[in-house]
Amino acid sequence: MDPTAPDGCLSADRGWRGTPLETARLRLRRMMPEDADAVVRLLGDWDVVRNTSNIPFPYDRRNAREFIAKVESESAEGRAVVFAVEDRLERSLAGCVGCSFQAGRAEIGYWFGRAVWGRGYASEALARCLRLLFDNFGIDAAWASVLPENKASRRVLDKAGFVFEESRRIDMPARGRTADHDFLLLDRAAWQSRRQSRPILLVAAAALIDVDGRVLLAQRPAGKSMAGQWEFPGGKLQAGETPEAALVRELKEELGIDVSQSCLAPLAFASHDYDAFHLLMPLYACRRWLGMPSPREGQTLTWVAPSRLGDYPMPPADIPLVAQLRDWL
Ligand SMILES: Nc1nc2c([nH]c(=O)n2[C@@H]2O[C@H](COP(=O)(O)OP(=O)(O)OP(=O)(O)O)[C@@H](O)[C@H]2O)c(=O)[nH]1
Repeated sequence: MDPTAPDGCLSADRGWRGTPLETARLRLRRMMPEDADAVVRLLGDWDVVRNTSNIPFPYDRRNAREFIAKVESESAEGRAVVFAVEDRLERSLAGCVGCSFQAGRAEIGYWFGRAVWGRGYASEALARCLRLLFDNFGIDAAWASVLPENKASRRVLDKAGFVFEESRRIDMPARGRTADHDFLLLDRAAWQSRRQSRPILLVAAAALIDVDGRVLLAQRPAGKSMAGQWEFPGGKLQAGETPEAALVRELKEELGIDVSQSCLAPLAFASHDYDAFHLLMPLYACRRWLGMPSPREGQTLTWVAPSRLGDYPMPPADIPLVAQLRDWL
């Protein structure tokens, strides 16, 4: 399978064949032997491992190599699926999320390096992992256990829709003790009802094309969701607005240009699942406008030749659009 295929194409698939899964900020990919040093760096931190049952401490390169080899063999045998989670912009390992399978149920586990705590990465990665497990692996339920004092991890599970089932004392071999754990469950019905309550977000975007055939990209400013990624200018439709009217308004607000008299040619659309919402975004091509595009909302602007569009990290929804735009130009 093409490892760069947009993850939307997985929907007809069964299981997971290794195509990286893209979320708003993260990439979930295969764990590789080359990750060993990063794994040692992240797990050589007592605060990261102290609430886990099976991760040794101190943690060395041999531990990491054994862990990665175990992940590889269990995945190959269909007993587990484990993702290395990296930041899409930084391209560095942030943590790990995955599960082992037992009788139609998945036991979830995850850990994240201290540097990314508080960013919501565990929730974002877990939501994408759960979608794969329910949609592509057809599991009946997912469950997880957590120490009652591990409030941060409990919040991640609560946010994902898990509910408390029971408290049970279990062995923590790597800690040399037993401890009461809370067991939480997310079954298929609960998962489906959460999925069905997600909104569809309508956004209109424009590929502004200059006389040299270059396309305008805007970099999302710090403080916004997906900060640092490059996108097509545009924005959400307001109540009662058409996509074209929204685009005229947004391009005026964001770039100070007037496209009210311009040809806005429908070019392509993105239909992408962001877990919290489903994005539906028509992309219009526009070659003429009044005024000079200038950043009015703290963005950085750049004109990019079609052949270089792939050099700019863009939201996952845009990846198929870039390919289409490149072919079209
Ligand atoms: N304008 C634009 N939005 C995009 C693109 N790709 C993509 O996923 N989006 C998403 O579509 C939504 C655009 O809405 P917006 O521009 O009005 O939102 P915003 O950034 O002001 O607010 P936000 O912080 O809620 O995302 C965002 O969630 C954005 O991440 C794109 O190429 N252009």
